[in-house]
Amino acid sequence: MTRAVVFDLDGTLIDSLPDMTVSANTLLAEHGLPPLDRSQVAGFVGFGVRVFMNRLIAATALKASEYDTLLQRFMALYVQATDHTEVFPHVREALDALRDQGCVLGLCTNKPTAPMKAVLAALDLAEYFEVAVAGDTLSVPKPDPAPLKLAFEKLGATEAVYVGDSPVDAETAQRARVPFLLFSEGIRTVSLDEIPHDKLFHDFRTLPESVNALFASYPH
Ligand SMILES: O=C(O)COP(=O)(O)O
Ligand SMILES: [Mg+2]
Repeated sequence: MTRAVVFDLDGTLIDSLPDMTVSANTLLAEHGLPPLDRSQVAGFVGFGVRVFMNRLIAATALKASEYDTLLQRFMALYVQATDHTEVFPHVREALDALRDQGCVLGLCTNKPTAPMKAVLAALDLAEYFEVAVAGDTLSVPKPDPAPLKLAFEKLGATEAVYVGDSPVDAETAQRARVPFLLFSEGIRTVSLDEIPHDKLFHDFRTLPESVNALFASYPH
């Protein structure tokens, strides 16, 4: 039996919206454009960096015809933007407790590999995860279920739970047919009751117990 818990990254384990906002605003400033606030940038997050850039262009006077150059510059900024990112409270103790309970841990994020690795290193989180599937690991990102299925397959999971913060994560879990735990304090632009979930949690101190309860109800 291998109990695997896979986590989304942005808005689930780390509060990265401030750094995404800084990166977007630096790009805008370089084009002589005014900054956006965090709540606007929150609406660009979830489907990976290509959709992020499309939405940023649509919301500002950045030019769609310069998409490739803009994306390249944004990625250069994004990969260095870790100073304003924090691990959510009690995440480390929850990860430690889950490992002590015998779970194997993985990541499935739509963040591209380079900024994912940079932020995991900056926050000293990488060692927790045996597998990390990023937004560019496969040709399709979430909500396609393939990245999440790959994470569980690599972990050799016989029992699985996905933990995330967004409608994209909920849809991915549903399509991969795994239970979904929804974190309420993440990067969200819709209300919690619009996001299908098996269990909602607000505080990482309660996560190990919720994961246990879900596994206990797992069909054997
Ligand atoms: O980069 C994004 O758009 C979202 O990243 P996440 O999947 O870790 O929430
Ligand atoms: Mg997220």
